[in-house]
Amino acid sequence: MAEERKDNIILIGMPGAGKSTLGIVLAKILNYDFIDADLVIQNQCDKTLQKLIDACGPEGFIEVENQILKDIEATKSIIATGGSAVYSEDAMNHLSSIGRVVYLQISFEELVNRLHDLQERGVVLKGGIGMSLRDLYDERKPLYEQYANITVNVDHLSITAAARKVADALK
Ligand SMILES: Nc1ncnc2c1ncn2[C@@H]1O[C@H](COP(=O)(O)OP(=O)(O)O)[C@@H](O)[C@H]1O
Ligand SMILES: O=C(O)C1=C[C@@H](OP(=O)(O)O)[C@@H](O)[C@H](O)C1
Ligand SMILES: [Mg+2]
Repeated sequence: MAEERKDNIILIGMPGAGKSTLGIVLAKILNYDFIDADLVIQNQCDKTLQKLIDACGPEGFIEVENQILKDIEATKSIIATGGSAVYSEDAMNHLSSIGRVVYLQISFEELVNRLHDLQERGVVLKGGIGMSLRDLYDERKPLYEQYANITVNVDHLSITAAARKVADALK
């Protein structure tokens, strides 16, 4: 089997870190394609993410996300994952095999600033709807750290400044 190319850039991080918005700016800076994994999921399931989460529950959604992400094929693309992708080991192993994984890191305070309404944004709360943002942050932080090849802190940066910082970190 031909060796897989590793020329993609995979963005991981908390919901609201800027993976989707920064990703497209980064794609323009680097002359890459852009794929938002959330849109691939919506498209394949023909449902909005929130409807999918409501219909399947957190564990069911994670399974759907895993099945779809582990088969994503791309070259020279920025792939913005959903914040819950790191719960899926197969998906993350596959994504790591086709690209460099960049963790867009934000502090807990920044997460609070950016995410006012968790449910409206469609966030997977494994611990149920009683789960606090603090619980979510603490549960996920080690997972993002585990899969990151490169970590870029984007607190207090505009989307463009953050995209430039990521581009520099990739040099
Ligand atoms: N660097 C930033 N500074 C300020 N707001 C940001 C920044 N990055 C993203 N946002 C805002 O946060 C929200 C979530 O961004 P989004 O790209 O959807 O994040 P993600 O895909 O990581 O969940 C959007 O309203 C976006 O405008
Ligand atoms: O963090 C999460 O649990 C989720 C984040 C969403 O994507 P963003 O990280 O792009 O907001 C989306 O994948 C899904 O609804 C679950
Ligand atoms: Mg997104």
